Amino acid sequence: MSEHYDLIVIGSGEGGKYLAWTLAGQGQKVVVVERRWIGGSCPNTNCLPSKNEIWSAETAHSVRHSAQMGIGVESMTVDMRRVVERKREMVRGLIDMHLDLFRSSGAELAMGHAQLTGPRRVRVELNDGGRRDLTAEKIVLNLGTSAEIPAVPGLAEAMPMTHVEILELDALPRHLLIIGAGYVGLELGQAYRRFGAEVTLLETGSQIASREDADVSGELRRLLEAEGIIIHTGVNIRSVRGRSGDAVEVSVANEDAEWSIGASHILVAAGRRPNTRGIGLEEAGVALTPRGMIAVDERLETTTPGIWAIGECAGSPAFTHASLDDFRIIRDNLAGGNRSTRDRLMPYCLFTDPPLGRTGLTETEAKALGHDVRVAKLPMARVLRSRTTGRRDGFMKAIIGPDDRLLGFAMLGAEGGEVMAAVHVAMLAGLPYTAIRDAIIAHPTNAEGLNALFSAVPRA
Ligand SMILES: Cc1cc2nc3c(=O)[nH]c(=O)nc-3n(C[C@H](O)[C@H](O)[C@H](O)COP(=O)(O)OP(=O)(O)OC[C@H]3O[C@@H](n4cnc5c(N)ncnc54)[C@H](O)[C@@H]3O)c2cc1C
Ligand SMILES: NC(=O)c1ccc[n+]([C@@H]2O[C@H](COP(=O)([O-])OP(=O)(O)OC[C@H]3O[C@@H](n4cnc5c(N)ncnc54)[C@H](O)[C@@H]3O)[C@@H](O)[C@H]2O)c1
Repeated sequence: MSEHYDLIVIGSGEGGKYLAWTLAGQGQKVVVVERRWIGGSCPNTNCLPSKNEIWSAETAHSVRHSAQMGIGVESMTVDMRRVVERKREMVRGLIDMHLDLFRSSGAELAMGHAQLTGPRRVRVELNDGGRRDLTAEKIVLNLGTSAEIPAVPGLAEAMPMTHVEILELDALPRHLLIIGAGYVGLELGQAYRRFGAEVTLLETGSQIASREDADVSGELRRLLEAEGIIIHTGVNIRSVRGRSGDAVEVSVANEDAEWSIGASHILVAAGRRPNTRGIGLEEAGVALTPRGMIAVDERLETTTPGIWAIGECAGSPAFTHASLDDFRIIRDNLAGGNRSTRDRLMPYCLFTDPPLGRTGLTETEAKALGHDVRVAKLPMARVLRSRTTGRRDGFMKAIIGPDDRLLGFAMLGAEGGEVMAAVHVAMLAGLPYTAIRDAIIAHPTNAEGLNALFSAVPRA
């Protein structure tokens, strides 16, 4: 016997759970099938747990440097068990919050592994035993991604950590070797350095934070190296010996040399692979892209009518706020609207210290698109707020088009993510840069630096 629903959501990630709560709240019969993480990866293993532990690391850094502020601290310890427990307390609270939202919206949550058995049919192997066969008018796939483990000889056998395991590690690694200097590697690498570990970052690309302009990436590298992080870019990892958590020996090479690095732990932070294998997508007529993502159109519709995909598995930018916006698109289109993913302005924040807030195009991207750009830069040391806090590292950078429109903004500096949001909203509103240049901004905030930044835009 199969049970019929208006909507089945597979995976309880950001966009899927919001769609479930919204449609259930409108009286539709909705079930979300989740195999492990209630609320998806953001509250359980990804954004919020990482930012929680990164905050502990920032606290350690502040205490270590408190004498500069005139505050004496006799001695300091880093208790990784307490760091991890604080994170677990937060996650427990978030799960309770999600369960309340399922209850109050009327959306059902079924814990188990879902598999498509036809275009509108789903089989669930329940986590506590048994099986359910479900049918639905609409199916939404919000499957997420998992850490990619590069095919390096000996790496899988070394049992490296991913972000999931390192955020549960309640002892400090002696020497953490990180494969990949992207978001995960940079954020967690700095955090573990501040907890007190030796940290080495290995990156195949020619720079860290590969999608950023060279000046942004270069300044971030300088700041991380000043904290004692060893960074190798342009390297290939040839092989790994030993076991992470015990001792490992990693053989690396660049154009000129080959050498080996010993470490105690390995963290793999080398990108993501979609959770799309072996769950009946092809049998249900849902096509995949060559990278294994679910092929969707601009309305997030798959190749099978009645099936949509949301978030990272659909190839949307790998951010929680992108998954949330995917929900808005499907919600509005189901109500007769015509929204699409085209030309979305997708901001993001890299949670290093100082953080990097970014929106729009980089200078490199703008030039590659043929824009005739003007660039303004302002060192954070020129922002008066930084004189009060001592947080003077980094700079702001704006990319301006010939018609005075804002094409992009980057701020590597204290509160970069928060200041970026102001520029992001101005871009959404289509304001010329002169509107921010001439705006009254509260003194002394970091955002006040925007006045000076936009006053430095060269004449067209
Ligand atoms: C360490 C780390 C830190 C990050 N920090 C940030 C950040 O600060 N800000 C930000 O915007 N983004 C961040 N991200 C990215 C962000 O976490 C994701 O882009 C976001 O969670 C969106 O995920 P999603 O909606 O695509 O799916 P997810 O939230 O991953 O949900 C997919 C769900 O589907 C379930 N599932 C999969 N297959 C099945 C199946 N067959 N049956 C049942 N259930 C299934 C999974 O268990 C999972 O719960 C971070 C990522 C990492 C790895
Ligand atoms: N603050 C945030 O918003 C945040 C934080 C963490 C993650 N995320 C999201 O999660 C996604 C995944 O993060 P990530 O750090 O795993 O991926 P990433 O794509 O950001 O970085 C992976 C890096 O690993 C390198 N790499 C790949 N294979 C390698 C190898 N064999 N040896 C050495 N280097 C190798 C790549 O060149 C790349 O620079 C990001 O793209 C981002 O969208 C966001």
